[in-house]
Parts: sequence; structure tokens; C-alpha cells
Amino acid sequence: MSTSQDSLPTKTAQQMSMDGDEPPSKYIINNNYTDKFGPLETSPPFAQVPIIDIGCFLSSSKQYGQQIELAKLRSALTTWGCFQAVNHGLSGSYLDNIRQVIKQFFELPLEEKRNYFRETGSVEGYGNDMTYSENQVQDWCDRLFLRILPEDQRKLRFWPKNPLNLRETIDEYTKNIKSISVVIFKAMAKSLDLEEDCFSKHFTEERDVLQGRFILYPPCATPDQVFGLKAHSDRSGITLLLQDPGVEGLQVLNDGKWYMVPVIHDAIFVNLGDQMQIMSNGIFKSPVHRVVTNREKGRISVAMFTEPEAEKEIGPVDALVDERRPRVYKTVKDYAAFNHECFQKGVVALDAVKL
Ligand SMILES: O=C(O)CCC(=O)C(=O)O
Ligand SMILES: [Fe+2]
Repeated sequence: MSTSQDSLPTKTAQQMSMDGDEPPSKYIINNNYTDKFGPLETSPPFAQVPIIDIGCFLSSSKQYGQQIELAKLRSALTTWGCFQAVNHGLSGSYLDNIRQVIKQFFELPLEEKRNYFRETGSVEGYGNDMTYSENQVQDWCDRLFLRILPEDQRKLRFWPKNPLNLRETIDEYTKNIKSISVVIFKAMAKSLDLEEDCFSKHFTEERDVLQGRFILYPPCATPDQVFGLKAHSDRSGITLLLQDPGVEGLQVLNDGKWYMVPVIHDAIFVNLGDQMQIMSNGIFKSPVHRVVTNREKGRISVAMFTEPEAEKEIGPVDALVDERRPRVYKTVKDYAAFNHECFQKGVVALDAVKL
């Protein structure tokens, strides 16, 4: 994989924002991006993304309430590919504390954050996204990217020592996210009348992967010319996202139109990744989404991505393949790396694994 184009920013987005700099030309969007997914709109209509009470999935009995919620889940995932999870068991103050710790990290002086800078040609650590080609438009964000699980693959040199409780906070949040994702994977299976563990067994076991992306989108002088994060779909199984309670910015594409995802203070925004679209044989959607910036307020978000162990084979679940719905996707292995390679070549990974 050629990464010779990759470099760290000479100045982080946060630093430019603090200095009142206008975004440099390599951040300014061009037709290559807007032709494919439509123009940048800073305030499209709000997405009526379903709000799902995931607490009711915890009980194993099939009560009436659970059936209603499962039907809502199925409808959410076949149309939007995402939903707002409430009643997940984590309190608002607990979630605020996580956001606070991440905010404190970004507030550290650059000299200190520099200790955690990623290396060129590799995603893990603090900095910007990797650059694959000269024409790649940069995103107006800084982020800390960590491979959190399996635990023995952690590169602790990228884990900030400051704030003092950051490691512990991420560790605890990881355990919570892992349990919540088991509940969601099982509910997704039930909503399609499948064996309860048919998805969860690929994403939530001991050696499965969890990556965390902790992001700051600083205020931007020209929000109508710059993306916080360019349009993409996630390569995960599912992604669990904590939004900044004070600032919107995340947008989701539905039926060719962009919508702004509303912020619900204590909710966890869940979107499916490509690997769930593959496993569900295209029944569930992995939505294309992007982030826009604004002039006044910085935005923090915390994204946790569940992925299978690289060696696991992922393909459409047998029970979802029949004459009426022939197999749409090939069986894949190490889709994360494949997705990366496609991104580099400008190919949509999901299209490349179609039969
Ligand atoms: O920051 C957000 O709201 C979305 C982040 C995201 O889509 C990603 O990291 O893949
Ligand atoms: Fe994403």
C-alpha cells in the first residue's frame, strides 16, 4: 500500500482555528467530492431518525413492547441504517464525563499532544486522517485514533497520560460499549427472525476488534467550503457515536438527500457499517454520512467501531439468502484492510464485494 503522499499537518485544524486562519486550499472542497454525493449544505432538514428503547431488548421474553421496538429497529435499519439508542443504561452525567475527558485532552498544549502524534503511513495516534493522494481534500478536524481491543494489540504510546483518568475512562467506556453492542447485535438478529447470536458472534467475542476515534471539529471561518469529515460509510459492524450535546454537525444521506442528525443529549447514535450490510445481504443499510462545521462552536464526538477479528469470514447469513433474495455480496475476510485499499483507489468498497 503506497502511503508516500501521507504527512502530518504542519498546523492542526485546532491551531488554525485558534489563530483565526482561513482554511488553506487543500481543505477546500472541489467537484470530485460534491459530484458524487451532492453539494455541501450546512443546514439541511433534520433526519427523522427513529429513537429506539434498547432497554427493552434486555429481557429475553417476547413481550408486546419488545416486539414493537424490534419492528421499529428493523424499519430504522432498512431505511436510514441508523437510530438513536435511548435507555441504554448509561447516565447522562456518565456520558458527559467521557466527553469532558476528551475535551480536556484537546485543550492540552500542542507540545504535549505532539507526544501522541501518529506516524506517517499509519492511522493510530493523534493528528489528521491519512493522505493517499495529492488531490485528497483534507478534513477540518483533529482526532485521536486508538485500537482499543483486543487488549494485547494496544499501542500504549498513543494513549494520552493526561488527563490522568483518560485511559481508565476509555477502558470503562469500552466495556460498556461492548455490552451495549451485544444487545444491539442480538436485537438486529431477532428483528429479522434469525438466531440471536448470528451477528454478535462475529463482532463481540474475545478477539474481536474495537477502534475508537475521538474527534474535535474546531470552529471554521468558511463552513460552506470545508467538510469536518468527508462523506463515507463505516467499515465497521456497527458504530456507536456520542455526539456533542451542544452542537450539530453530523449529516446522513437518505434517498439521495442530506439530513442533519439531531442531537439528543443522553442518546447514543448508532449507525451500521458496511459489514452489517454484507451480513444482512443488503437488507440493512450502511448509511453514507459526513460532518459539517460552523463558525462559532467547536464540536467533540466519540466514535467506537466494532469490527470482527481480521481472520473471520463475513458474508450474507444463509437464512437471508433465497430465490427471492439471491446472494448480493461475496464472503470477505479482513474487510477493514480491503476497505482502506478501495478508498485509496477511489473505489466504493461495498460495490467491489458485490457478486
Ligand atoms: O463525528 C461524527 O459525528 C461522525 C464521525 C464518523 O463518522 C466517523 O468517525 O466515522
Ligand atoms: Fe463514520
